[in-house]
Amino acid sequence: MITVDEALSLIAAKVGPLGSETIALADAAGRTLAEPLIARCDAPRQPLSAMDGYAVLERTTAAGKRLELIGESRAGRGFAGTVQPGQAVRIFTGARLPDGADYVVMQEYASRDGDHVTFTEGYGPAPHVRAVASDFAKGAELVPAGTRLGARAMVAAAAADVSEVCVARRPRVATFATGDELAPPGFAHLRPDAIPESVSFGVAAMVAQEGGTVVSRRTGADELDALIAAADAALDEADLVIVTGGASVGDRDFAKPMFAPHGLDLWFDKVAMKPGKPVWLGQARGTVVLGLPGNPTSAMVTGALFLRPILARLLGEAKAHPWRCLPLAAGLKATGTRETFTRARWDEDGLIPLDNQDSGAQAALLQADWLIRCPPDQAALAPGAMVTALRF
Ligand SMILES: Nc1nc2c(c(=O)[nH]1)N[C@H]1C(S)=C(S)[C@@H](COP(=O)(O)OP(=O)(O)OC[C@H]3O[C@@H](n4cnc5c(N)ncnc54)[C@H](O)[C@@H]3O)O[C@H]1N2
Ligand code: MOO
Repeated sequence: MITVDEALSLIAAKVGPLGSETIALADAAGRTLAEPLIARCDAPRQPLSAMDGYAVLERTTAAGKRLELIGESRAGRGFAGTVQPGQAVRIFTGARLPDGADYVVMQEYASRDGDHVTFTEGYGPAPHVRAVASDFAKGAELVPAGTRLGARAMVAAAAADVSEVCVARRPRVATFATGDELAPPGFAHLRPDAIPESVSFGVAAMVAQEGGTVVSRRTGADELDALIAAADAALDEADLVIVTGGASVGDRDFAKPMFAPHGLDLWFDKVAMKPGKPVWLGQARGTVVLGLPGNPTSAMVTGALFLRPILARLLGEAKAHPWRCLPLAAGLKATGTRETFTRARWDEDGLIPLDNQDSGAQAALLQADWLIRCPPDQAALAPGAMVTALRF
Protein backbone atom coordinates (compact mmCIF):
# COMPACT_ATOMS: atom_id res chain seq x y z
CA MET A 1 0.00 0.00 0.00
CA ILE A 2 1.38 3.43 -0.91
CA THR A 3 1.24 6.63 1.13
CA VAL A 4 -0.82 9.72 0.38
CA ASP A 5 2.29 11.61 -0.75
CA GLU A 6 3.29 8.75 -3.03
CA ALA A 7 -0.20 8.76 -4.53
CA LEU A 8 0.00 12.52 -5.12
CA SER A 9 3.42 12.11 -6.77
CA LEU A 10 1.99 9.42 -9.06
CA ILE A 11 -0.85 11.75 -10.05
CA ALA A 12 1.70 14.47 -10.87
CA ALA A 13 3.76 12.02 -12.92
CA LYS A 14 0.94 10.29 -14.81
CA VAL A 15 -1.73 12.96 -15.44
CA GLY A 16 -1.04 15.82 -17.84
CA PRO A 17 -2.89 18.63 -19.63
CA LEU A 18 -5.63 17.74 -22.11
CA GLY A 19 -5.10 20.46 -24.69
CA SER A 20 -6.45 23.93 -25.32
CA GLU A 21 -9.02 25.99 -27.20
CA THR A 22 -9.41 29.69 -27.97
CA ILE A 23 -12.54 31.37 -26.64
CA ALA A 24 -13.93 34.88 -26.20
CA LEU A 25 -12.61 36.65 -23.12
CA ALA A 26 -16.23 37.29 -22.14
CA ASP A 27 -16.74 33.52 -21.76
CA ALA A 28 -13.45 32.85 -19.96
CA ALA A 29 -14.35 33.35 -16.28
CA GLY A 30 -13.55 30.17 -14.37
CA ARG A 31 -11.39 28.76 -17.17
CA THR A 32 -7.65 28.06 -16.89
CA LEU A 33 -5.17 29.87 -19.15
CA ALA A 34 -3.24 27.47 -21.40
CA GLU A 35 -0.86 30.18 -22.60
CA PRO A 36 0.47 33.22 -20.73
CA LEU A 37 -1.42 36.44 -21.36
CA ILE A 38 0.89 39.13 -22.69
CA ALA A 39 0.00 42.81 -22.36
CA ARG A 40 -0.66 44.35 -25.78
CA CYS A 41 -0.04 47.88 -24.52
CA ASP A 42 1.31 49.86 -21.59
CA ALA A 43 -1.03 50.70 -18.73
CA PRO A 44 -1.56 53.51 -18.58
CA ARG A 45 -0.74 54.30 -22.21
CA GLN A 46 -0.56 58.01 -21.42
CA PRO A 47 0.10 59.90 -18.17
CA LEU A 48 -3.26 60.12 -16.44
CA SER A 49 -4.72 62.12 -13.59
CA ALA A 50 -5.61 60.13 -10.46
CA MET A 51 -7.91 62.91 -9.13
CA ASP A 52 -10.51 65.45 -10.18
CA GLY A 53 -8.79 68.83 -10.06
CA TYR A 54 -6.46 71.05 -12.06
CA ALA A 55 -3.41 70.11 -14.15
CA VAL A 56 -0.50 72.52 -13.74
CA LEU A 57 3.27 72.85 -13.99
CA GLU A 58 4.35 72.22 -10.42
CA ARG A 59 7.39 74.46 -10.11
CA THR A 60 5.50 77.53 -11.36
CA THR A 61 2.47 77.00 -9.11
CA ALA A 62 1.98 78.07 -5.49
CA ALA A 63 -0.87 78.55 -3.05
CA GLY A 64 -2.53 81.95 -3.53
CA LYS A 65 -1.27 82.37 -7.09
CA ARG A 66 -4.02 83.06 -9.66
CA LEU A 67 -3.78 80.80 -12.73
CA GLU A 68 -5.48 81.13 -16.09
CA LEU A 69 -7.78 78.23 -17.01
CA ILE A 70 -7.19 77.33 -20.65
CA GLY A 71 -9.34 74.20 -21.13
CA GLU A 72 -10.54 70.85 -19.91
CA SER A 73 -9.23 67.27 -20.05
CA ARG A 74 -11.72 64.46 -19.56
CA ALA A 75 -11.21 60.68 -19.52
CA GLY A 76 -11.31 59.60 -23.15
CA ARG A 77 -11.18 63.20 -24.39
CA GLY A 78 -7.90 64.86 -23.55
CA PHE A 79 -6.89 68.50 -23.88
CA ALA A 80 -5.03 69.16 -27.15
CA GLY A 81 -2.94 72.20 -26.14
CA THR A 82 0.09 72.70 -23.88
CA VAL A 83 0.05 74.08 -20.34
CA GLN A 84 2.41 77.03 -19.86
CA PRO A 85 3.62 78.56 -16.57
CA GLY A 86 0.74 80.51 -15.02
CA GLN A 87 -1.88 78.29 -16.66
CA ALA A 88 -4.06 75.38 -15.52
CA VAL A 89 -6.36 72.85 -17.21
CA ARG A 90 -9.48 71.52 -15.52
CA ILE A 91 -8.94 67.75 -15.31
CA PHE A 92 -10.89 64.68 -14.22
CA THR A 93 -9.86 61.28 -12.85
CA GLY A 94 -8.55 59.06 -15.65
CA ALA A 95 -8.03 61.96 -18.07
CA ARG A 96 -4.76 62.44 -19.96
CA LEU A 97 -2.37 64.89 -18.35
CA PRO A 98 -1.97 67.72 -20.88
CA ASP A 99 1.45 68.38 -22.42
CA GLY A 100 3.45 70.77 -20.27
CA ALA A 101 1.69 69.75 -17.03
CA ASP A 102 3.29 67.48 -14.43
CA TYR A 103 1.03 67.86 -11.41
CA VAL A 104 -2.63 67.73 -10.43
CA VAL A 105 -4.05 69.85 -7.61
CA MET A 106 -7.21 68.28 -6.14
CA GLN A 107 -10.31 70.41 -6.57
CA GLU A 108 -10.80 70.45 -2.79
CA TYR A 109 -7.84 72.93 -2.68
CA ALA A 110 -9.09 75.13 -5.53
CA SER A 111 -11.38 78.12 -5.74
CA ARG A 112 -12.56 78.93 -9.18
CA ASP A 113 -13.47 82.35 -10.45
CA GLY A 114 -14.63 82.24 -14.10
CA ASP A 115 -11.60 81.48 -16.25
CA HIS A 116 -9.20 81.61 -13.32
CA VAL A 117 -8.33 79.31 -10.42
CA THR A 118 -6.44 79.88 -7.14
CA PHE A 119 -5.21 77.13 -4.80
CA THR A 120 -5.27 77.12 -1.01
CA GLU A 121 -2.42 75.94 1.25
CA GLY A 122 -2.10 72.22 1.90
CA TYR A 123 -2.29 70.55 -1.50
CA GLY A 124 0.28 67.96 -2.39
CA PRO A 125 2.91 66.72 -2.06
CA ALA A 126 1.54 63.82 -4.17
CA PRO A 127 1.37 64.79 -7.84
CA HIS A 128 -1.72 62.55 -8.43
CA VAL A 129 -0.31 61.48 -11.78
CA ARG A 130 -0.19 57.89 -13.03
CA ALA A 131 2.94 57.59 -15.16
CA VAL A 132 3.02 55.69 -18.46
CA ALA A 133 3.42 51.92 -17.83
CA SER A 134 3.38 52.43 -14.05
CA ASP A 135 0.81 49.60 -13.78
CA PHE A 136 2.37 47.29 -16.40
CA ALA A 137 4.36 47.58 -19.61
CA LYS A 138 3.55 46.37 -23.11
CA GLY A 139 4.95 42.86 -23.59
CA ALA A 140 4.76 41.99 -19.88
CA GLU A 141 3.45 38.55 -18.92
CA LEU A 142 0.36 39.75 -17.14
CA VAL A 143 -1.32 36.43 -16.32
CA PRO A 144 0.78 33.22 -16.31
CA ALA A 145 -0.34 30.02 -18.01
CA GLY A 146 -2.09 27.71 -15.58
CA THR A 147 -3.96 30.54 -13.85
CA ARG A 148 -7.64 29.97 -13.14
CA LEU A 149 -9.43 33.11 -14.33
CA GLY A 150 -11.22 34.26 -11.20
CA ALA A 151 -12.62 37.75 -10.74
CA ARG A 152 -9.28 39.47 -10.13
CA ALA A 153 -7.48 37.61 -12.92
CA MET A 154 -10.32 38.52 -15.34
CA VAL A 155 -9.63 42.22 -14.67
CA ALA A 156 -5.93 41.72 -15.45
CA ALA A 157 -6.76 39.64 -18.56
CA ALA A 158 -9.05 42.31 -19.96
CA ALA A 159 -6.51 45.01 -19.11
CA ALA A 160 -4.06 43.19 -21.42
CA ASP A 161 -6.35 44.38 -24.27
CA VAL A 162 -7.14 40.96 -25.72
CA SER A 163 -10.57 39.84 -26.92
CA GLU A 164 -9.80 36.11 -26.99
CA VAL A 165 -7.80 33.82 -24.73
CA CYS A 166 -6.30 30.37 -25.10
CA VAL A 167 -7.64 28.20 -22.27
CA ALA A 168 -7.32 24.58 -21.23
CA ARG A 169 -10.04 22.33 -22.56
CA ARG A 170 -12.50 21.50 -19.79
CA PRO A 171 -12.06 17.90 -18.61
CA ARG A 172 -15.11 15.81 -19.54
CA VAL A 173 -16.02 13.73 -16.55
CA ALA A 174 -18.33 10.71 -16.28
CA THR A 175 -19.50 9.66 -12.83
CA PHE A 176 -20.46 6.08 -12.15
CA ALA A 177 -22.05 5.00 -8.86
CA THR A 178 -22.17 1.26 -8.27
CA GLY A 179 -24.35 -0.65 -5.81
CA ASP A 180 -27.62 -2.66 -5.79
CA GLU A 181 -28.85 -0.57 -2.88
CA LEU A 182 -28.66 2.79 -4.65
CA ALA A 183 -31.78 4.66 -5.73
CA PRO A 184 -32.06 8.17 -7.15
CA PRO A 185 -32.72 10.73 -4.40
CA GLY A 186 -36.47 11.01 -4.02
CA PHE A 187 -37.12 7.33 -4.74
CA ALA A 188 -35.18 5.42 -2.08
CA HIS A 189 -38.13 5.33 0.34
CA LEU A 190 -40.16 3.39 -2.22
CA ARG A 191 -38.00 0.26 -1.98
CA PRO A 192 -36.95 -1.70 1.12
CA ASP A 193 -33.13 -1.84 1.45
CA ALA A 194 -32.61 1.10 -0.90
CA ILE A 195 -30.61 4.20 0.07
CA PRO A 196 -30.40 7.52 -1.77
CA GLU A 197 -27.42 7.67 -4.11
CA SER A 198 -25.69 10.66 -2.53
CA VAL A 199 -21.99 10.37 -3.34
CA SER A 200 -22.13 11.25 -7.04
CA PHE A 201 -23.86 14.51 -6.12
CA GLY A 202 -20.84 15.55 -4.05
CA VAL A 203 -18.44 14.29 -6.69
CA ALA A 204 -20.25 16.22 -9.45
CA ALA A 205 -20.18 19.38 -7.34
CA MET A 206 -16.44 18.96 -6.77
CA VAL A 207 -15.86 18.44 -10.51
CA ALA A 208 -17.78 21.59 -11.39
CA GLN A 209 -15.99 23.56 -8.68
CA GLU A 210 -12.61 22.44 -10.05
CA GLY A 211 -13.33 23.37 -13.67
CA GLY A 212 -14.52 20.06 -15.15
CA THR A 213 -17.77 19.29 -16.95
CA VAL A 214 -19.87 16.31 -15.94
CA VAL A 215 -20.92 14.75 -19.26
CA SER A 216 -22.75 11.72 -17.89
CA ARG A 217 -23.96 10.27 -14.61
CA ARG A 218 -24.67 6.60 -14.30
CA THR A 219 -25.78 4.32 -11.50
CA GLY A 220 -25.26 0.60 -11.97
CA ALA A 221 -26.42 -2.41 -10.00
CA ASP A 222 -23.75 -4.95 -9.04
CA GLU A 223 -24.12 -7.02 -12.24
CA LEU A 224 -20.71 -7.37 -13.83
CA ASP A 225 -21.76 -7.81 -17.47
CA ALA A 226 -23.97 -4.74 -17.41
CA LEU A 227 -21.26 -2.76 -15.60
CA ILE A 228 -18.66 -3.76 -18.21
CA ALA A 229 -20.93 -2.51 -21.00
CA ALA A 230 -21.67 0.75 -19.21
CA ALA A 231 -17.97 1.27 -18.43
CA ASP A 232 -17.30 0.96 -22.18
CA ALA A 233 -19.71 3.85 -22.88
CA ALA A 234 -18.31 5.99 -20.04
CA LEU A 235 -14.74 5.53 -21.30
CA ASP A 236 -15.80 6.66 -24.79
CA GLU A 237 -17.30 9.95 -23.69
CA ALA A 238 -14.98 11.17 -20.93
CA ASP A 239 -11.41 12.19 -20.13
CA LEU A 240 -11.94 11.04 -16.56
CA VAL A 241 -14.32 8.41 -15.21
CA ILE A 242 -15.02 8.50 -11.48
CA VAL A 243 -16.47 5.26 -10.20
CA THR A 244 -17.76 5.17 -6.64
CA GLY A 245 -18.30 2.16 -4.39
CA GLY A 246 -17.41 -1.43 -5.09
CA ALA A 247 -13.77 -0.66 -4.35
CA SER A 248 -13.31 -2.96 -1.40
CA VAL A 249 -12.97 -6.72 -1.05
CA GLY A 250 -16.65 -7.78 -1.08
CA ASP A 251 -17.86 -10.52 -3.46
CA ARG A 252 -19.80 -7.94 -5.45
CA ASP A 253 -17.23 -5.13 -5.46
CA PHE A 254 -16.96 -4.72 -9.22
CA ALA A 255 -15.45 -1.24 -9.64
CA LYS A 256 -12.13 -2.54 -10.96
CA PRO A 257 -13.38 -5.72 -12.68
CA MET A 258 -15.81 -3.63 -14.79
CA PHE A 259 -12.82 -1.83 -16.35
CA ALA A 260 -10.55 -4.88 -16.62
CA PRO A 261 -11.81 -6.02 -20.06
CA HIS A 262 -11.15 -2.48 -21.29
CA GLY A 263 -7.45 -2.78 -20.47
CA LEU A 264 -7.37 -1.16 -17.02
CA ASP A 265 -3.80 -0.25 -16.08
CA LEU A 266 -3.79 0.37 -12.31
CA TRP A 267 -1.46 3.15 -11.15
CA PHE A 268 -2.25 2.58 -7.52
CA ASP A 269 -4.67 0.40 -5.59
CA LYS A 270 -5.31 1.33 -1.94
CA VAL A 271 -3.63 4.13 -0.02
CA ALA A 272 -2.51 3.91 3.60
CA MET A 273 -4.99 6.45 4.90
CA LYS A 274 -8.07 6.69 7.07
CA PRO A 275 -10.70 7.12 5.83
CA GLY A 276 -10.50 6.15 2.18
CA LYS A 277 -8.09 3.22 2.08
CA PRO A 278 -9.78 1.49 -0.92
CA VAL A 279 -9.21 4.48 -3.27
CA TRP A 280 -7.58 3.52 -6.57
CA LEU A 281 -6.44 5.16 -9.80
CA GLY A 282 -5.59 3.93 -13.26
CA GLN A 283 -6.16 4.32 -16.93
CA ALA A 284 -8.17 2.48 -19.55
CA ARG A 285 -8.11 3.31 -23.28
CA GLY A 286 -6.39 6.63 -22.57
CA THR A 287 -9.06 7.74 -20.06
CA VAL A 288 -8.12 8.27 -16.44
CA VAL A 289 -10.24 6.15 -14.09
CA LEU A 290 -10.51 7.09 -10.42
CA GLY A 291 -12.17 4.73 -7.97
CA LEU A 292 -13.53 6.32 -4.80
CA PRO A 293 -14.78 4.31 -1.81
CA GLY A 294 -18.54 4.14 -1.49
CA ASN A 295 -18.71 5.45 2.06
CA PRO A 296 -19.79 9.08 1.57
CA THR A 297 -17.24 10.68 3.91
CA SER A 298 -14.45 8.49 2.51
CA ALA A 299 -15.44 9.50 -1.03
CA MET A 300 -15.36 13.21 -0.18
CA VAL A 301 -12.02 12.96 1.67
CA THR A 302 -10.36 11.04 -1.18
CA GLY A 303 -12.03 13.37 -3.67
CA ALA A 304 -10.56 16.41 -1.91
CA LEU A 305 -7.11 14.82 -1.72
CA PHE A 306 -6.89 13.16 -5.16
CA LEU A 307 -9.73 14.25 -7.48
CA ARG A 308 -8.87 17.94 -7.11
CA PRO A 309 -5.20 17.47 -8.12
CA ILE A 310 -6.22 15.17 -11.00
CA LEU A 311 -8.50 17.87 -12.42
CA ALA A 312 -5.83 20.52 -11.82
CA ARG A 313 -3.31 18.40 -13.77
CA LEU A 314 -5.79 17.84 -16.65
CA LEU A 315 -6.24 21.62 -16.76
CA GLY A 316 -2.49 22.33 -16.63
CA GLU A 317 -2.73 24.09 -13.28
CA ALA A 318 0.43 23.80 -11.21
CA LYS A 319 -1.05 23.94 -7.77
CA ALA A 320 -0.33 21.87 -4.70
CA HIS A 321 -2.62 21.36 -1.72
CA PRO A 322 -2.53 24.50 0.47
CA TRP A 323 -1.70 22.75 3.76
CA ARG A 324 -1.91 25.05 6.77
CA CYS A 325 -0.44 24.84 10.24
CA LEU A 326 -3.27 25.62 12.70
CA PRO A 327 -3.92 25.21 16.43
CA LEU A 328 -6.32 22.69 17.93
CA ALA A 329 -9.10 24.15 20.06
CA ALA A 330 -10.00 20.69 21.45
CA GLY A 331 -8.16 17.44 21.99
CA LEU A 332 -7.43 15.04 19.13
CA LYS A 333 -7.46 11.24 19.55
CA ALA A 334 -4.39 9.10 18.88
CA THR A 335 -4.22 7.71 15.35
CA GLY A 336 -3.88 4.10 14.22
CA THR A 337 -1.46 2.58 11.75
CA ARG A 338 -2.65 4.66 8.77
CA GLU A 339 -2.22 8.37 8.07
CA THR A 340 -5.46 9.90 9.33
CA PHE A 341 -7.62 12.74 8.07
CA THR A 342 -9.87 13.89 10.89
CA ARG A 343 -12.85 16.01 9.94
CA ALA A 344 -12.98 19.23 11.93
CA ARG A 345 -14.68 22.58 12.15
CA TRP A 346 -13.11 25.96 12.81
CA ASP A 347 -13.79 27.75 16.02
CA GLU A 348 -12.33 31.19 16.73
CA ASP A 349 -9.64 29.56 18.90
CA GLY A 350 -8.74 26.81 16.46
CA LEU A 351 -9.83 23.47 15.02
CA ILE A 352 -12.37 21.27 16.78
CA PRO A 353 -12.47 17.62 15.64
CA LEU A 354 -16.05 16.53 14.98
CA ASP A 355 -17.54 13.90 17.29
CA ASN A 356 -18.81 11.81 14.37
CA GLN A 357 -15.80 10.39 12.52
CA ASP A 358 -17.76 7.52 10.86
CA SER A 359 -16.67 7.20 7.23
CA GLY A 360 -20.31 6.54 6.32
CA ALA A 361 -21.48 9.84 7.85
CA GLN A 362 -23.31 12.32 5.66
CA ALA A 363 -24.81 14.95 7.99
CA ALA A 364 -21.42 15.54 9.64
CA LEU A 365 -19.95 16.52 6.25
CA LEU A 366 -21.89 19.76 6.55
CA GLN A 367 -19.80 20.86 9.52
CA ALA A 368 -16.50 19.42 8.29
CA ASP A 369 -14.80 22.49 6.83
CA TRP A 370 -11.29 21.20 7.60
CA LEU A 371 -9.28 17.97 7.41
CA ILE A 372 -6.61 17.51 10.06
CA ARG A 373 -3.71 15.44 8.74
CA CYS A 374 -1.94 13.21 11.25
CA PRO A 375 0.83 10.66 10.65
CA PRO A 376 0.34 7.00 11.60
CA ASP A 377 0.77 6.12 15.27
CA GLN A 378 0.55 9.66 16.53
CA ALA A 379 -0.22 10.03 20.24
CA ALA A 380 -3.27 12.02 21.33
CA LEU A 381 -2.86 15.81 21.10
CA ALA A 382 -4.03 18.40 23.63
CA PRO A 383 -5.80 21.69 22.83
CA GLY A 384 -3.27 24.27 21.65
CA ALA A 385 -1.13 21.76 19.74
CA MET A 386 -0.36 22.79 16.15
CA VAL A 387 -1.60 20.46 13.41
CA THR A 388 -1.45 20.28 9.62
CA ALA A 389 -4.82 21.00 8.05
CA LEU A 390 -6.46 21.39 4.67
CA ARG A 391 -9.62 23.31 3.82
CA PHE A 392 -12.20 20.56 3.00
N1 LIG B 1 -13.62 -6.86 5.02
C1 LIG B 1 -13.42 -5.59 4.69
N2 LIG B 1 -14.46 -4.80 4.52
C2 LIG B 1 -14.27 -3.52 4.21
C3 LIG B 1 -12.97 -3.02 4.06
C4 LIG B 1 -11.88 -3.89 4.20
O1 LIG B 1 -10.70 -3.51 4.07
N3 LIG B 1 -12.16 -5.18 4.51
N4 LIG B 1 -12.80 -1.70 3.79
C5 LIG B 1 -13.83 -0.83 4.32
C6 LIG B 1 -13.61 0.50 3.89
S1 LIG B 1 -12.29 1.29 4.56
C7 LIG B 1 -14.47 1.17 3.09
S2 LIG B 1 -14.24 2.82 2.75
C8 LIG B 1 -15.60 0.53 2.46
C9 LIG B 1 -15.65 0.96 1.02
O2 LIG B 1 -16.02 -0.01 0.23
P1 LIG B 1 -16.52 0.11 -1.26
O3 LIG B 1 -15.84 1.18 -2.01
O4 LIG B 1 -16.50 -1.24 -1.82
O5 LIG B 1 -18.01 0.65 -1.09
P2 LIG B 1 -19.36 -0.13 -1.01
O6 LIG B 1 -19.16 -1.40 -0.28
O7 LIG B 1 -19.95 -0.19 -2.34
O8 LIG B 1 -20.17 0.86 -0.11
C10 LIG B 1 -19.75 1.24 1.17
C11 LIG B 1 -20.89 1.99 1.84
O9 LIG B 1 -21.18 3.18 1.14
C12 LIG B 1 -22.52 3.19 0.66
N5 LIG B 1 -22.53 3.77 -0.68
C13 LIG B 1 -21.87 3.29 -1.75
N6 LIG B 1 -22.07 4.08 -2.81
C14 LIG B 1 -22.85 5.07 -2.41
C15 LIG B 1 -23.43 6.20 -3.06
N7 LIG B 1 -23.16 6.45 -4.34
N8 LIG B 1 -24.20 7.03 -2.35
C16 LIG B 1 -24.45 6.77 -1.03
N9 LIG B 1 -23.92 5.74 -0.36
C17 LIG B 1 -23.16 4.88 -1.04
C18 LIG B 1 -22.93 1.74 0.65
O10 LIG B 1 -24.30 1.57 0.72
C19 LIG B 1 -22.17 1.19 1.84
O11 LIG B 1 -22.88 1.47 3.01
O12 LIG B 1 -15.52 -0.87 2.62
C20 LIG B 1 -15.23 -1.30 3.98
N10 LIG B 1 -15.35 -2.69 4.05
O1 MOO C 1 -11.49 4.04 4.62
MO1 MOO C 1 -13.01 3.46 4.81
O2 MOO C 1 -13.07 4.84 3.97
O3 MOO C 1 -12.38 3.79 6.41
O4 MOO C 1 -14.40 3.67 5.61
